[in-house]
Amino acid sequence: MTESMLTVAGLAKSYGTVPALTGVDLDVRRGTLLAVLGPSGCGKTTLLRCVAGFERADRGTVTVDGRVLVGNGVHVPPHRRRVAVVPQEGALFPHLSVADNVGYGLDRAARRSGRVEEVLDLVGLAGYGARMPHQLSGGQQQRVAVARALAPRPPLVLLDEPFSALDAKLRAELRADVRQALHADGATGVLVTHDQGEALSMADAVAVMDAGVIVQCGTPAEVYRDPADPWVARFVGDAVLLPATVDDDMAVTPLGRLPLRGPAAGGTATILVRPEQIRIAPSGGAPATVVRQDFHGHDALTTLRLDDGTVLTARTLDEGTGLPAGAQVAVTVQGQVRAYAG
Ligand SMILES: Nc1ncnc2c1ncn2[C@@H]1O[C@H](COP(=O)(O)OP(=O)(O)OP(=O)(O)O)[C@@H](O)[C@H]1O
Repeated sequence: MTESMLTVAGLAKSYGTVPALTGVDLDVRRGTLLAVLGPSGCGKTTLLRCVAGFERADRGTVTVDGRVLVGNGVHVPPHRRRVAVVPQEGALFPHLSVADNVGYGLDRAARRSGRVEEVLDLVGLAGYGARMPHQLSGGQQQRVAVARALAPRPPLVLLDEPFSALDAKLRAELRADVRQALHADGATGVLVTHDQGEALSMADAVAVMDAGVIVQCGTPAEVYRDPADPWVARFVGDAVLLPATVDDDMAVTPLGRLPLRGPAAGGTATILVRPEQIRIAPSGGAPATVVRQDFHGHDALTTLRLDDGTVLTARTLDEGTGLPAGAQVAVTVQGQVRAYAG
């Protein structure tokens, strides 16, 4: 048994003259959830559809659980792939009960084995089997769709922006519950999303995609703390990018000399600081003026202007909130920063 459940190599797909995938490589380990994160139009859905078999790739290979599904003249049709898909919404059969929806892909023996109840329990819907889909909320319907995907124990579950139709609070709740359900069932999944929070909070690994290729793949912490380039840095979170000069293992910046994370070539560079690394104090740092403060309840974002005109944003919890525009403060940076050449 290999460690990889899904391997995608050199996958390319164009629609006429529009290249959607230009050489995608991916590896998803057994029992883990990988999020494919990218902006609208980068090719996420096309990638998912090629893995599911709804779309024919122009070249490249797709292997699931050691079985070649695409490549070398092979194109296994979708219904023979044993790859389950949880779509955005509207996936349930409206005339079937919850239990019948979940048991749809199971043979009689599996249905009798209690698997339907088991997966309903996993997604937090124990006892809902007799309900009809129209008697469920949108969030509950998506839970049923996940249960139905898990029921036949497929080698791979594909989730296509499964929470995009739900409101923010429900979405957060579902993310946590679905993540737990997949883990508890030992499932291997690929989640397609354009939502950074969703990818970072749910997945074991995040593949950041842009213009038809994977630009970085790593743990959520790696892609957030150590993004491959400034574009990834900005895409996966709020980023303060500052000009700097690299001198040994330090960056000389408008905020003073800052320790670098990892090796960097000497000379001019751009450094990445996350807003939560920036501390505001009455004195004892680079002098700055408060431009404005946006209060978000759990934290506040403070826009600051340094004396040299550089504008940056600090994320503060309690301390540092309630600062009026024009206030004179001092700014320091906590921890290491990442440098990019040029
Ligand atoms: N059936 C199609 N015919 C022609 N072009 C298409 C087709 N489907 C997708 N495309 C194009 O391929 C590229 C990738 O599209 P895709 O839907 O895979 O991106 P996406 O990352 O899933 O975007 P979104 O997040 O908006 O759904 C885009 O430029 C898109 O316009």
